[in-house]
Amino acid sequence: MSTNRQARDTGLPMTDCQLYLISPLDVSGNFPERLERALTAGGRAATAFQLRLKGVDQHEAAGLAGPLQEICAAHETAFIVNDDVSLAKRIGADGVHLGQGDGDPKEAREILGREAQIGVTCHASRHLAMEAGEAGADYVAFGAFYPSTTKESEHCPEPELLEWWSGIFEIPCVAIGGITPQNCTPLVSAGADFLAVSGAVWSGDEAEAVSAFLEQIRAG
Ligand SMILES: Cc1ncc(COP(=O)(O)OP(=O)(O)O)c(N)n1
Ligand SMILES: Cc1nc(C(=O)O)sc1CCOP(=O)(O)O
Ligand SMILES: [Mg+2]
Repeated sequence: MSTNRQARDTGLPMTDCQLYLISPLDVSGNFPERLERALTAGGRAATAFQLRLKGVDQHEAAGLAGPLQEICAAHETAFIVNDDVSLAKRIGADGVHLGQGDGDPKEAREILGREAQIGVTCHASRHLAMEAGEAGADYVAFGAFYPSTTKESEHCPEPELLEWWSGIFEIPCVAIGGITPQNCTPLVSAGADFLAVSGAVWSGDEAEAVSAFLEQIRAG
């Protein structure tokens, strides 16, 4: 999940914001085919995919992860596990995403190793983001920028937070929460390195949605 922060340093327009797809809670049935469609839409694969399951035991989660992990590998998409460092280790995921109550990024690093991508939820907080950076996070996630039907949030950052973060720090920032092709442009312009998206992709035709996001990102 690297970015071209270099471009920002050279003063070139920052146009390479990337898509980070967050799974729905149910990834059974035809979800693997849907993921394949999403990752092949629009001429450019999403850079990262997060398996976000809740209340599923680890054995079952590992079984559900297998085919999705293969699809991500075939499309050079990082496979990130939400919440669960031990599941990430067990299945050899590319990384883990940790919320504020999901564990210590430093411990995750010890368990998963140097190459793992470790992301941390930072809500609308500069302080949490700086803490996450000091703890070795590979990205910090701010949200929810817009009302989300996937997850309730009491935090509501403004796009300026992305501008502030990316003006000072090299660690990539992720924008999340209610993001759609119609409302993403201010986040791209503010310097989001990744748009993390769930509902806007999986609630309809995933390929059309991904293509629409990529069009907006390129235009922004
Ligand atoms: C990229 C990204 N950002 C934020 C979250 C939210 O994590 P968390 O606050 O732990 O909430 P849950 O997703 O676990 O319900 C995320 N998953 N991914
Ligand atoms: C998982 C998650 N975390 C958020 C945060 O604010 O930290 S918002 C969110 C939901 C993302 O899904 P959608 O694109 O459907 O809103
Ligand atoms: Mg969590």
